[in-house]
Amino acid sequence: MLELTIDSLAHGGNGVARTEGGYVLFVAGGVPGDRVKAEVGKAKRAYAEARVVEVVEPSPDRIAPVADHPGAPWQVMPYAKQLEVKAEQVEDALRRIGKLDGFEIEPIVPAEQEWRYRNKFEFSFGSGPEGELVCGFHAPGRWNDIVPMDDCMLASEKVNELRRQVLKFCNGLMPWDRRDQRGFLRNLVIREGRMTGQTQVRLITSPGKLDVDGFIDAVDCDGLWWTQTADLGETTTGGETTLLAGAPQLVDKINTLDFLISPEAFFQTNTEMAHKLYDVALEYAGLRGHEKVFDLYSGIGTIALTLATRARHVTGLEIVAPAVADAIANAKLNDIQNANFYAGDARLALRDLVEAEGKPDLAVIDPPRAGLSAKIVRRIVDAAPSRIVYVSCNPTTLAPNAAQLVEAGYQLKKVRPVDMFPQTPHIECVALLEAGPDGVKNPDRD
Ligand SMILES: C[S@@+](CC[C@H](N)C(=O)[O-])C[C@H]1O[C@@H](n2cnc3c(N)ncnc32)[C@H](O)[C@@H]1O
Repeated sequence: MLELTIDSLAHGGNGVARTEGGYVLFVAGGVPGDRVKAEVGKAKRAYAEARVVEVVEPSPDRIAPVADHPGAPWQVMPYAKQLEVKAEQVEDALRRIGKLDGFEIEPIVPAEQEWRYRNKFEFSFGSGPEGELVCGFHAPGRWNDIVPMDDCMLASEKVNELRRQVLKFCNGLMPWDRRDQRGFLRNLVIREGRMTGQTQVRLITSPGKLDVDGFIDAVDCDGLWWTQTADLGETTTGGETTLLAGAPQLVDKINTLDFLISPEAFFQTNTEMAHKLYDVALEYAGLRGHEKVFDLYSGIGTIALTLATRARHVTGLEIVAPAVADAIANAKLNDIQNANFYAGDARLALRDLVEAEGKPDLAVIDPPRAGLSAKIVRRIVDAAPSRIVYVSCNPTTLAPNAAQLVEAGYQLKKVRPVDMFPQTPHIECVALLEAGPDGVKNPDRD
């Protein structure tokens, strides 16, 4: 156990402290200004991980938590402070990791709701202290323990009620034991159409028997699914998925557009803020109507269809086939005729896309947290869009990607952070890059 002072917050959300000798510790649960007693976990030569066991002297910024919630670690700071740290972290990633300058950081867009804003939850089943069935989230750092949750403060009352209905129905069934890798009940995925009030429920189990009629009667939702998987890992993807009752897709709305969402497809988890995020993307796109646009990592077509009414043509590229089918259906649903969508891996398909459709004027890029590989960045440079709007959920991967684009001749113009995830360290941002006066070219060929 060490007594430490927390100096700052690292990317990812942990507090940063240093011993007198300058050794760095990343301390889970620490707020800058706290004096804490911390238990040290994994230790490496350059740094160690630790966890707050006791706050000896609280930081002036520390506030009492609202809810016992492992998914809301930053609730111990006022929301204004969370926003300040997030804006600083975006700037820090670009300057320090990307070694970039000459760009404008615009004021962060705050979230509309500080609590109960999420539209999707992946709960886990487990056993409580008395051996009772529980359905909640993994306890921080403890992969086998599930924290039961009656009122999840990131969820609407409707979602909480659905979780209670499923839990009541499942009483008596065996939860998955992550140590023994045995048991039946694994996860519960609940999605809510925040603008339509629709709900989608998917139970994930090991292969086995389920009282399907009883399950349908017990759960009051618009689409009920059952996935059976023999996978030993903790995952909600894969397996065999069957629609038990209701509609195969959830319907939600962003701005004036309607979207069908299949269970396997990505949809921004904060619907109200997705509207604001796409408004920033639209503004940065600066479309005048003549442009050919590529939307790489297009999901169910939300950004592509938001831009389509202002562009000549939009093409989406996405790896998850049901999401591509949703995107095609969504274009039809919204009567948008100048958008098409392809299923493919952006790493492999971009060259073919340029051959089939010609070079784009604008590329919108919205990859997963891992960002883009150096190779895909080179493919984007080969496609030579004069503008790039990069929507990122991880500034530490945006930074090296933006640096590579700058090296190829783009200029990073501006970045606007958007807070989609209050009470958590996660931060979204939109960056605008424009081709410089000498054009763009990969410095080295592959
Ligand atoms: C952050 S989401 C963005 C989706 C969409 N732009 C939106 O706002 O809803 C990233 C998307 O990239 C897709 N994806 C992941 N890897 C991919 C790849 N190698 N090629 C194409 N799409 C990929 C995911 O399935 C997901 O739909």
